[in-house]
Amino acid sequence: MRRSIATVCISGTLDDKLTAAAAAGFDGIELFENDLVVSPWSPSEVRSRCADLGLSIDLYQPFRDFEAVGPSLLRRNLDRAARKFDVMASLGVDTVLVCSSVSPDSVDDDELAASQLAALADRAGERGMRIAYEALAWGRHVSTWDHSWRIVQLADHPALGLCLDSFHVLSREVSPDGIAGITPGKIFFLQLADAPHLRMDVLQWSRHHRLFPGQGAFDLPRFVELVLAAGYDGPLSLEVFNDVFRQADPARTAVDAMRSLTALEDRLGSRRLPPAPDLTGHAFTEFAVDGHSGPELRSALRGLGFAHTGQHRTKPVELWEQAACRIVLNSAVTHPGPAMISAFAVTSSDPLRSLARAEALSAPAHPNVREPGEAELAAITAPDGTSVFVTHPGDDWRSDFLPTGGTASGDAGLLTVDHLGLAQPFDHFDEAGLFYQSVLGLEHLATEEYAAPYGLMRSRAMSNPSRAVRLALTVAVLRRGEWAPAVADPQHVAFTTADIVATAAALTLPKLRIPDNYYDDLAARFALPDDFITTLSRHGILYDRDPSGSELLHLYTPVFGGRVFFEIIERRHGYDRSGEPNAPVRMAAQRHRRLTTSNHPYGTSQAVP
Ligand SMILES: O=C(O)c1ccc(O)c(O)c1
Ligand SMILES: [Mg+2]
Repeated sequence: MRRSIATVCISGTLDDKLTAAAAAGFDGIELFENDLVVSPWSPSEVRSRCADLGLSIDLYQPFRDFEAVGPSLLRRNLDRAARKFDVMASLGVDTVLVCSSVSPDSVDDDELAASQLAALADRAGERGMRIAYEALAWGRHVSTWDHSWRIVQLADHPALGLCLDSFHVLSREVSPDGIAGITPGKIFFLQLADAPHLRMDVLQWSRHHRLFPGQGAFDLPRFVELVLAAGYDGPLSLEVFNDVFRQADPARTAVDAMRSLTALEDRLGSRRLPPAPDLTGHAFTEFAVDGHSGPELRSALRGLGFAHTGQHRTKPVELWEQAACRIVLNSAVTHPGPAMISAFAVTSSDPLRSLARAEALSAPAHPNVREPGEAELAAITAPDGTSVFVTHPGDDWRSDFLPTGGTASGDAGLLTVDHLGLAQPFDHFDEAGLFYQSVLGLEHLATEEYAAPYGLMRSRAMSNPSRAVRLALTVAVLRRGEWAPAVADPQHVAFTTADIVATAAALTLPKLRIPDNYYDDLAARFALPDDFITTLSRHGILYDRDPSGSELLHLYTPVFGGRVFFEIIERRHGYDRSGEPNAPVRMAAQRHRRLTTSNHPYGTSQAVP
């Protein structure tokens, strides 16, 4: 199907927007009137610029507050429309979006609305143009798709059809099912936007919180299927009003937008991507370290029962292992600073197919920095710059490391990597969610918010179907204020254990002090026996239970190297969440420890918490 994007989705001047849309591979645009009004280009210049870029102008929009008015206002509105038809003729666009009136001058009279829209369609039809009528969710008298369809049927004019916008349809309680029964040919245009479920004024929700398909909570594949069932064969066009995208790099937003449509079409089966292969686990997680953070992380890993088992043949890179948990410390960093997760590797049943899928979703390939004789690892670059390697379980990437002969001093019982906690830059959180889910074939498990000591946090948990690869993306819901500690939120690796109490007893690490108040509250909330609470408290273990009775026992380490920490997890009876209720306790405890521990190489202001 053809793919279009409304200019309102992207930041910048009209030139920036068109250039970005074309570079990302869109076939066409919806031209937002404001973008034309503020542009120094005449309509015919816009037309030729679009033609040069290979973009069609599929829709001119919006034309507001037209229908169901008194005779003199109707005359005025028809004059206004005639001027716009002139502009459209110069632009070479034949369809205009007329959104349902929000004006107090309009009356609640479907017959009147229909006859006036028919009069408008007459004038449009004479010029070879069409009217696509869209019910705004906050329209004064017409605010649902079925109401707009009744009016279009009443008008019964060949130059009048519907514009369906997934936001306006799915934000309202009216079922979309009947869309499949709309007369073929009467849906003139389809606009797509996703959004999180929010209980708020629908206009504010629409103007600030729309997202690209796959980033929010709407069932867009089903919605598009209904529209296609009604015979729609026009473009899939994105119309996303979003405060962050309005400020972001246009080229980048356009790629994100294109990825969302490609992934949607993949779900619909109208565009075949290489299917995401099964993922079988985490192969390794790499931290970039410098002269300060390296020693801290080494001692933390020793305290967790890891052993330094391998030394890279050519680079200052160390492999640390315990059972199937593998951490790589990379000292070849170009920018000294706090430690960070610079790369991670997952195992795939078909790494080349994973890579082909990533490429089809415009995921940038990682530059190959392989030395002669080194194992080849396929990699892509995530939105925040993290390298994501995809390897075959049998791949011998370990042969790049010469054995050190090192063995762990004590076994803490860590088994596998449960998940990675990847703090995201504010501007790229939604982009990253879609990236990881579509590229790696992960499903969205839950998005939760919690109040942390330095602000509200949002966390998005995702996993492959077998739960072998889990990621949790986190972000502060607002950009950080000046008072909150600067720099980024910490990232973490969570390891599984079959017996967290035994693991906790075996650790030789500084512990986080979890307040007694937490355990008092826990006992009250879950009616837990005293001796169990005492055991948890002795080891600083946190607890959660879901409504089905599944339990999570987990503990956190302090922050090491300025920005990273570890978590140890025991999931009981299939607990499938991430223990978000305990995140604020963890953050406060880590902050407390940082403030009360002197001689920290990065000082107290470097990282949250
Ligand atoms: O928010 C608006 O006014 C507006 C305008 C045009 C649209 O297509 C739309 O969905 C919303
Ligand atoms: Mg719309």
